[in-house]
Amino acid sequence: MKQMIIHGGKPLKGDVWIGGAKNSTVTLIPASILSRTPVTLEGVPRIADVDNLMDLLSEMDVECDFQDTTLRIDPTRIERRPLPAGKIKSLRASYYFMGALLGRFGKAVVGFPGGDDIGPRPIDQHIKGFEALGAQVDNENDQIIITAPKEGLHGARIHLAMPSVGATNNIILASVTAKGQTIIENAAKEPEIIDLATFLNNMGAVIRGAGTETIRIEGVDQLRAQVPHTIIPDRIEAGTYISLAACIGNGIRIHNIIEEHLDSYLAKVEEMGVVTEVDEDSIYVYPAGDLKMVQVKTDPYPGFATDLQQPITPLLLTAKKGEGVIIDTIYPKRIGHIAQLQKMGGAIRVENNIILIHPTKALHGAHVSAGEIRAGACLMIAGLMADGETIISNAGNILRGYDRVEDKLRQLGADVEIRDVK
Ligand SMILES: CC(=O)N[C@H]1[C@@H](OP(=O)(O)OP(=O)(O)OC[C@H]2O[C@@H](n3ccc(=O)[nH]c3=O)[C@H](O)[C@@H]2O)O[C@H](CO)[C@@H](O)[C@@H]1O
Ligand SMILES: C=C(OP(=O)(O)O)C(=O)O
Repeated sequence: MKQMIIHGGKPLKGDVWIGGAKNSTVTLIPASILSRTPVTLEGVPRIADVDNLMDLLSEMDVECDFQDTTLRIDPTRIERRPLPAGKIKSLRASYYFMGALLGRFGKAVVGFPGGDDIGPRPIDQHIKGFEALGAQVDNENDQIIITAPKEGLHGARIHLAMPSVGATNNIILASVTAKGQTIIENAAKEPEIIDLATFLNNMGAVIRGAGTETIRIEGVDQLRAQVPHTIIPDRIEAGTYISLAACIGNGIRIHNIIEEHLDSYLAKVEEMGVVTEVDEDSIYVYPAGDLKMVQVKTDPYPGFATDLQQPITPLLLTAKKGEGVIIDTIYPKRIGHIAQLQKMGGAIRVENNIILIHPTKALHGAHVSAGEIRAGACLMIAGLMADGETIISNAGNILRGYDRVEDKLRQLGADVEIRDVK
């Protein structure tokens, strides 16, 4: 198990560079097996999810070479093998092997995915999509077995019950090589979906409308990667550092951002009174003055991201008066961090899945646990603000999605260390 040890209360200052988006990367790696030629991904973050996906690829004889931030994936000698358990359980995005294997081989045998403990995460819309394309989906011994008909998958019109990121991407992966046209209605509009479409279109796919609620895919015979693909910056990592900078920063510039991807987040941070200055691809966060409480409601993109509700929570604790409210409409049970913040002296509680926040003069160090990635990010910021020592157990959850986090925090002046413990 990993622990993050923080000696807090030190003002942080300087520059930080955001890595490639976790939620793009974890889609693009499984998507790479659709290519008949080697794939090059650039701007790949150093995160545990990438290591686990590379292990899954190696189980299918797909070679990977990861140097600096460039990941080369050679799927030319791929063998279709079942992916029943093990690493599949270590991350959510392993479900993208369902769509990618189905698209490449017409058959996928994949264990139920793991991922964060943030309440129920059904995959009924993914399965509905595969079935609409003509596949048979069976569920045996905690595995999903998806089989295309003999004549291959066919295009279909699929209306999603909710704009699911995973279902939208999985249907794209399965349908790019299906016969005919697929239309996804009520599709998710996240920037990471546009990134997947760009990646696949550059390999010869025909996908239009990514980033809107209707995506049209014309099936093609084969995909062949020709050019390297640079992954978009991680808007959730950026939002986390913006919150950290406003909580405890003495002037921090955050590089490699796309401002438009942060619109609803920046609007909320600015509503609180945080002063920022945005350049072409960076944002400077001034030391914060007196901040106002706000209400936050998470929504699908372009709304306020559920993955940023925990990272913004410590900032609300710094407001001088009033009551802050956070409602997570995507994952109402994403509240595991509250009890941990209470241990650190946070004036925060939950009533009927609504998070209520009151001004907190000071946090103090404590032994807390990161139940999931963004809870970990929230506790990391709280630990940097707190007086004394904070020990965050299960810090491996932070490393799932925060690129070289120990180095980045140290470069800003933080006293932080990640240790392996028994
Ligand atoms: C790897 C990745 O990209 N993960 C992101 C992705 O997760 P993920 O793709 O799993 O999330 P979805 O967009 O699918 O989920 C959105 C909502 O739809 C529900 N739902 C989803 C699918 C389905 O078949 N049935 C169903 O009921 C979910 O329970 C949830 O309430 O989007 C989430 C919501 O922005 C983010 O928190 C995750 O960081
Ligand atoms: C919930 C998240 O990730 P995943 O879907 O990979 O579990 C997240 O990144 O906040």
